[in-house]
Amino acid sequence: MENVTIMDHPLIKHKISRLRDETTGTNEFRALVEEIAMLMGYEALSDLPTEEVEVKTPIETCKTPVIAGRKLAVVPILRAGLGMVSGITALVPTAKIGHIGLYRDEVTHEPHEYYCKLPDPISERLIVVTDPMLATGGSGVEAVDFIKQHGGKNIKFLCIIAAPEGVKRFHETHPDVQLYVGCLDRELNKDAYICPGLGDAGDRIFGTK
Ligand SMILES: O=P(O)(O)OC[C@H]1O[C@H](OP(=O)(O)OP(=O)(O)O)[C@H](O)[C@@H]1O
Ligand SMILES: O=c1cc[nH]c(=O)[nH]1
Ligand SMILES: [Mg+2]
Repeated sequence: MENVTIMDHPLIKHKISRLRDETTGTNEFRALVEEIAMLMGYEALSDLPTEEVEVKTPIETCKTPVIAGRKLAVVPILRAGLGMVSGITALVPTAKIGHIGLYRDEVTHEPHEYYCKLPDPISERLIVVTDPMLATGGSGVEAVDFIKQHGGKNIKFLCIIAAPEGVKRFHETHPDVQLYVGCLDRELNKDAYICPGLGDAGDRIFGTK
């Protein structure tokens, strides 16, 4: 599928396996989510444009590349997406941060919006949306709908674990958005949880039940 990248790096694989383990506690879980986001961000930002600037080293003056004009916005889907933000801002500290609050109804599994605040104007920025889980795809699709309604055009979506159903729905709805997936899991269960997955990402990051 064009615009869908499944990560294939042993460090990401190892860290995702640690995330899955039900005995992994909140501290380690949070650190792992941040590290995986950084590794995935490194890959997702590999096409950032650069421009040459002049720098004087202790030896001589040279032309050397720096990240060019394009500004970055990181937009986590609350709550769980928050856990990935620091991994991206470690790479690009000047990034602005927007927030989209969505929760999934436990019965219908439909996403409900409760908050949206994006850097303005969003249209000029490269937007990296973060959410560890892409299950039915409903939350991811709705978040990107909001961003596009606000004028966002250049969007990448980073999720750590996805179900095939979610990838299909997301890609069919937003084929222009580059989707990066840490690991593609088997399927959804009847409660729309990802199998084998890691359980409820938000609860595991924030230590709630
Ligand atoms: O693809 P979907 O079927 O929409 O499911 C994925 C969504 O579910 C989780 O959020 P949740 O509703 O648990 O909110 P939380 O982050 O506040 O826990 C997860 O972080 C995604 O946002
Ligand atoms: O498996 C899942 C599905 C949705 N949200 C989660 O946190 N985990
Ligand atoms: Mg949750």
